Amino acid sequence: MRKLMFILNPNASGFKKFDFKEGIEEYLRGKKLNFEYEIKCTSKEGDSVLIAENAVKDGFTELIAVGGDGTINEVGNVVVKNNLKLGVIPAGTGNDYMNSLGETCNFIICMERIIKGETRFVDYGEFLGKSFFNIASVGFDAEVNDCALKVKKFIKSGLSYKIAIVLALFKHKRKRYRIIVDDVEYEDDYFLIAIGIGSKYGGKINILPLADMYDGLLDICAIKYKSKFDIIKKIKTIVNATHVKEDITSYFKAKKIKIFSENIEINFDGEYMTGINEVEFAISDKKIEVIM
Ligand SMILES: Nc1ncnc2c1ncn2[C@@H]1O[C@H](COP(=O)(O)OP(=O)(O)OP(=O)(O)O)[C@@H](O)[C@H]1O
Repeated sequence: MRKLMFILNPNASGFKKFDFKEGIEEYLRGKKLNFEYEIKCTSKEGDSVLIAENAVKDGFTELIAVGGDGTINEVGNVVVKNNLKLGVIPAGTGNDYMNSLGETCNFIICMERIIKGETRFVDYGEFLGKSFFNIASVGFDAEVNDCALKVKKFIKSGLSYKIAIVLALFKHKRKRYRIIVDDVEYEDDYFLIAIGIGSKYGGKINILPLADMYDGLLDICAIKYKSKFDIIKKIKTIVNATHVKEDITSYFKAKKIKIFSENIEINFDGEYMTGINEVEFAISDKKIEVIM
C-alpha cells in the first residue's frame, strides 16, 4: 500500500496566492484512493527535514514536497537517503526544478500525477555530504541568492531576484578560483561557476542549456570575470542562453568538479551557504525516483 506524506512549507511564496493545504484536502476528499496520506505543515526553518525523517520512521514511502526549490531540496535529501519516492507540488517563486524537468507547475495536473504515481529516475548531485537536485553555483549568482533570500523576507515575487541582482552587483568583488574538472585543472578569475543536473534557475534563466537530467553527468558553466560593466552585459546573454558561445565561457560535461578559493559562497537549489575554501561537487551514482 502506498503511504504518502505531504510536507507543506506555508512560508513559500505560492501560499500567498493559494492555500495548498485546503487545496490538497479538497482535491482528495471523496476520491477513491490507492494510498493512505497525511498532510503536515512546517512551522519553522528546517522543519521539513524533521517531518520527512519522522515520516520515514512511520513507514511513509512517498514524500510530497509542497513549496519552493528549497523545500524540494530538504525533502529530497531525506528521500535519497532512504530510497523513497519524491513528489512535487510547486509553490515557490521560481519553481526551477519543475522548469528544468520541463514539467508543469499546474496544481491539478501535479495532483493527478501524484494519484497515478508513475515515476522516473532522475540524476542528482552531491557536495559536502548534502544532495542537490537542480543547480548549485559559486560566485556572482550565489551572492545574488544571498541577497534574494534577504529581499524575499519583504517582497515575495519574481521582483525579489531583480532587486537582488542590483544589490549583488554593488557588493561583487573580483575573485580567483582554481578548479579541477574531472582531472583537468584551470585557474582564473571567474564571475560564476554553475554546476547542474537541470538547466534553469532564478525563474527560467537557462544557465546550462545543454543539461540532460538523465545522462549521469554534471553540466558545468564557468564564466570568466572581465569587469562590472561586463557583468551587466553578461546577465542579458545568460537570460538568452547565448553566453555559452562566448570566449569567456567554458562549458563542460563531467562527473565532478573541485573548486578552491577563499571563502567560497554557494547557492544550491536556491539555498545559500558560505565559509569554506574548497568544495567538490559530484554526480551521484544513484538516481532519485520522482513522481511525474
Ligand atoms: N514555516 C517556515 N517558516 C520559515 N521558514 C521556513 C518554514 N518552512 C520552511 N522554511 C525554510 O524555507 C526555505 C525554503 O523555501 P522555499 O524554497 O520552499 O520557498 P520560496 O523561497 O518561496 O521558493 P523559491 O526557492 O522558489 O524562491 C528553507 O530554508 C526552509 O528551511
